[in-house]
Amino acid sequence: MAANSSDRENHTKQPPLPSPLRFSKFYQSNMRILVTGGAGFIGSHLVDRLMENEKNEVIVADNYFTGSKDNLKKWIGHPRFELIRHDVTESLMIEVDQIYHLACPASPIFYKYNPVKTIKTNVIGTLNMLGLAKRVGARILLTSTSEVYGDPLEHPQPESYWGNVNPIGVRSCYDEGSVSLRL
Ligand SMILES: O=C(O)[C@H]1O[C@H](OP(=O)(O)OP(=O)(O)OC[C@H]2O[C@@H](n3ccc(=O)[nH]c3=O)[C@H](O)[C@@H]2O)[C@H](O)[C@@H](O)[C@@H]1O
Repeated sequence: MAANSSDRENHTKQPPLPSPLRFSKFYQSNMRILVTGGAGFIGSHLVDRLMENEKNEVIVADNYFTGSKDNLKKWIGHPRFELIRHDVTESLMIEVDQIYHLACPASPIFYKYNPVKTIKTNVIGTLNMLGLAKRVGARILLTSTSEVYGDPLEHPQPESYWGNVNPIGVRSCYDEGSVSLRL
């Protein structure tokens, strides 16, 4: 049977609503936040800010490729903090309210070290985090630098700008991987 027009209009499945427990007193006073790449430079500073709020519980997932536990040593053992050695290319089942997705080698020497792995981290890692956000109804923030636009012909780059990336260049594993996630 042919789909009617309202079926077609509604073909985009909405994400599930957050559990009603999310609005209970317990959850309001305990926002569970996942920071991937939280052992890195930007991630660990973000963790410091998030931990300042006593209502936050912070979980860091990091494979320590470029980050270090040292960056988080002041929080290790804190009751509102948890550190997991985890590679985002593997799925992660965890109940959280917010996700800051920062796990990716950022510096050229690291992201060019193993370009295929960099693409997997960018694409599979981010799809895993988007899937997690969808399953648990969490809000997600994906970060990256304007380097993903390659060698841009416009400054500053508006949201509508497609970028000027060399798809076969040595940086493409980072640029193309990150930019594909904006689809
Ligand atoms: O400006 C940017 O482009 C970058 O800014 C930050 O990166 P930054 O803090 O400067 O870099 P690092 O100190 O290397 O932090 C990256 C973190 O991700 C972790 N990581 C890296 C790769 C990986 O596969 N998994 C993973 O957990 C590293 O161990 C590290 O802790 C973000 O973490 C990057 O996602 C972003 O691409």
